[in-house]
Amino acid sequence: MSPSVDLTNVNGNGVAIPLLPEISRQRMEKAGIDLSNGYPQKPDRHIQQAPSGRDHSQPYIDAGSRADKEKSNLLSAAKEVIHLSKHIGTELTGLQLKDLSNQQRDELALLIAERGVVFFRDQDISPQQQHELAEYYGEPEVHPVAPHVPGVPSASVIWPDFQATECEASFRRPGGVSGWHTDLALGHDKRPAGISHLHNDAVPSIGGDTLWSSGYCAYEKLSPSFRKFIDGKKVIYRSAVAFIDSRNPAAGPTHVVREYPLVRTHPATGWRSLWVNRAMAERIVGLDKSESDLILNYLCDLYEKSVDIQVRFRWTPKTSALWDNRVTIHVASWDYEGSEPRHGTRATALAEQPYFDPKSPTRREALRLLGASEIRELEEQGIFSTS
Ligand SMILES: O=C(O)CCC(=O)C(=O)O
Ligand SMILES: [Fe+2]
Repeated sequence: MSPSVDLTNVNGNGVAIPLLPEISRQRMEKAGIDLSNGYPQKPDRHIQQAPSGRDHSQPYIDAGSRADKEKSNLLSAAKEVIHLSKHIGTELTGLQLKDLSNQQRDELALLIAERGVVFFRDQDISPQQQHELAEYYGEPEVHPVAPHVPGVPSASVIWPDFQATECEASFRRPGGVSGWHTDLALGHDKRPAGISHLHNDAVPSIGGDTLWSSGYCAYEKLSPSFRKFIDGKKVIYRSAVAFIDSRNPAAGPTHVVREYPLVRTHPATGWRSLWVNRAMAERIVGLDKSESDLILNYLCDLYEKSVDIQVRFRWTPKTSALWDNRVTIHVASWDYEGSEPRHGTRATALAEQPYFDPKSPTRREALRLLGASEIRELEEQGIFSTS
């Protein structure tokens, strides 16, 4: 171990924990976060409880479904609206997230639902304000495993340098968030993640980009016959973490198993999206394992490898990205191993119980982006009518 390593900053395995970047420390201090007992704070494994114990008596109403479809309060207040690729990703300039009115927040939720991910650079936002926005958009998720900002359990700390002290980052074998995924709260929630908001205060001057892919478009890449085959199918998910059920603690830690739709309808846009997650999807219900593996693998490949339905974002310090986990997957590029630090905080709002509405259109159908031959193909299959 190098003599310059501060011994108070060594984890249980004797690995040096990196120092919080200065820009991040200043942000935490400005927000009144108590750093005196260390940073970040680890969740207490012993008090994990089965999420099935959550109160789901309140219906979920998506903020985007309340929005004015033109989104003029938000868009006219922005200095620029920059679409970063044709199908996914928009950057708004000249706005501070913390100052948005409720009307603008609703319109932002709709814009995120339509464009998949929306970016805001040069943000002055505290972890508490991230919590507050997540609360506006749903139920702020308290992650069962990820460390969080001291005193703000819903502000997960996304700090790969720190996480690497426990699970070494590898260029050849990237792990964790450097595999495509949605923020599913590890696959256990009855009402999984809607909008996630990652604020990266510190980023390397090069590297550490994040990519998102559009589930609306991945679905639309399938032939109409294949769409019919997967519509309405359910997928079994098993939680990555074992939980102690507060109603039956004697049973000990158990994994939560849930069925989610393979194609889901977004409540605000009403559009269909492929919804699959290689990390956590176990099996398509009703198919043999070998059939299910083949199809899940194909769908994930299509979603992960189609560059024309993706956006790759180059961060600058103090940038916020807000994405919709219902209609996108994302991946972080772990190409800055051992270089400058990257640190951020993420708040995620849990949304509705996923559903599939067989009457919902695809994005291209709704926006009338279809070419003549595609319309003919869909009409022949009885899926789409121009009349
Ligand atoms: O670090 C990133 O760019 C993405 C991390 C991530 O997957 C997340 O915050 O959900
Ligand atoms: Fe993520």
